[in-house]
Amino acid sequence: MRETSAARRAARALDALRRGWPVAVFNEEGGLALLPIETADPVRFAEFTPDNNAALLVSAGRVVTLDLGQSVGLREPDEPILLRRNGGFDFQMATAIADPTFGTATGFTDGFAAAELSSAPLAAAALRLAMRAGILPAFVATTSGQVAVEVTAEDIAAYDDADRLTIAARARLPVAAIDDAEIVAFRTPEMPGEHIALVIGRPNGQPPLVRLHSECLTGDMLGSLKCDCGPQLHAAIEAIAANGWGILLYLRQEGRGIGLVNKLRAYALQDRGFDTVDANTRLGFAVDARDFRIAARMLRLLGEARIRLLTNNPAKVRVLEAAGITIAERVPHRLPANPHNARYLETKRERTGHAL
Ligand SMILES: Nc1nc2c(ncn2[C@@H]2O[C@H](COP(=O)(O)OP(=O)(O)OP(=O)(O)O)[C@@H](O)[C@H]2O)c(=O)[nH]1
Ligand SMILES: [Zn+2]
Repeated sequence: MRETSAARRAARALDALRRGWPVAVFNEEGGLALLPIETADPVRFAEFTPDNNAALLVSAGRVVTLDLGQSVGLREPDEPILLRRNGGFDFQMATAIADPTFGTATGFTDGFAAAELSSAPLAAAALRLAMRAGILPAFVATTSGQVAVEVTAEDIAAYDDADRLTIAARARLPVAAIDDAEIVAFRTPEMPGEHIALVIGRPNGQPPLVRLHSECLTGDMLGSLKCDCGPQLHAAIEAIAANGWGILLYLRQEGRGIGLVNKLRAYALQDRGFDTVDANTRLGFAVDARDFRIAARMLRLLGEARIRLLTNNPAKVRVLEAAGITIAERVPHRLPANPHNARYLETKRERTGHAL
């Protein structure tokens, strides 16, 4: 297990990004001073790049979307690209490159080029930290800018280490579907939210029926019809209760890991006609940024390494098995479509391999 001081440094850097403060990210191969574009302002931008020679560290998905990447070639949407431009960038242009709500009609012309990164893993860790902070994965990058906070790629990995999760509290929690349930909360000292398990019924000699549910504020709380999350959540609790024994894991992975604000940006792109996959990649994120090893850790802490899994998502099965959980059975978890989520479900079936 990685040390706490490392994860704390990452947590401090994450806070800095949320507040628009620059951070330095480094490893043994090099370092970058980074100002987050979303939370910066023109004054900080000017202070950070006094001689206007900074590059932008962005995701390949943005570069491809804006058609700036003649030299970029085929990349994963969340791969880091260091973008330079003859004449440099001003704040407005940096913002337009970072933020897809500006669309593609930004009138950019030539002069962009992808520069060599001293360390691609380091740059990828920086983009991941922005995602954890719930902001756009885009920075102004220099090798010399003034920074308040320093963090290493190793620190960021420690922050993400699922094995650092522990049980923080547990209590009886009768719920509408069944009286006999217990809630268990998991966290690390650094994480802002907590993951939850609802342990339903009592062990009966069979592997528990388990559902991994990723947080969806719009679907879980507001009854959004854009996805199937709310009905899936409640149907999962009902199914586990009917089975007599099982566990619902409520994972704080809003928006498939990109956070609520970024998910709402993806929804804004969907309003303009892009599907759920393209909306994520146009923002510069992976299609699915979740780490299901968190769920494996939670199951192990609950003493259940052999389960029946309620899901249509093959990635959940794959990652849990790789993390040492035996899936005795995959149980489909399908619910009827509505007119608003029919395309979303079709995209899941056709583009993300869901067995729907
Ligand atoms: N980025 C993004 N996230 C979305 C969108 N629609 C739903 N989500 C998120 O997707 C997650 C829901 O995933 P799950 O309920 O675990 O479903 P799944 O991965 O499709 O797999 P199943 O187990 O088969 O249901 C939640 O975190 C939602 O917030 C979207 O259009 N964009
Ligand atoms: Zn949802």
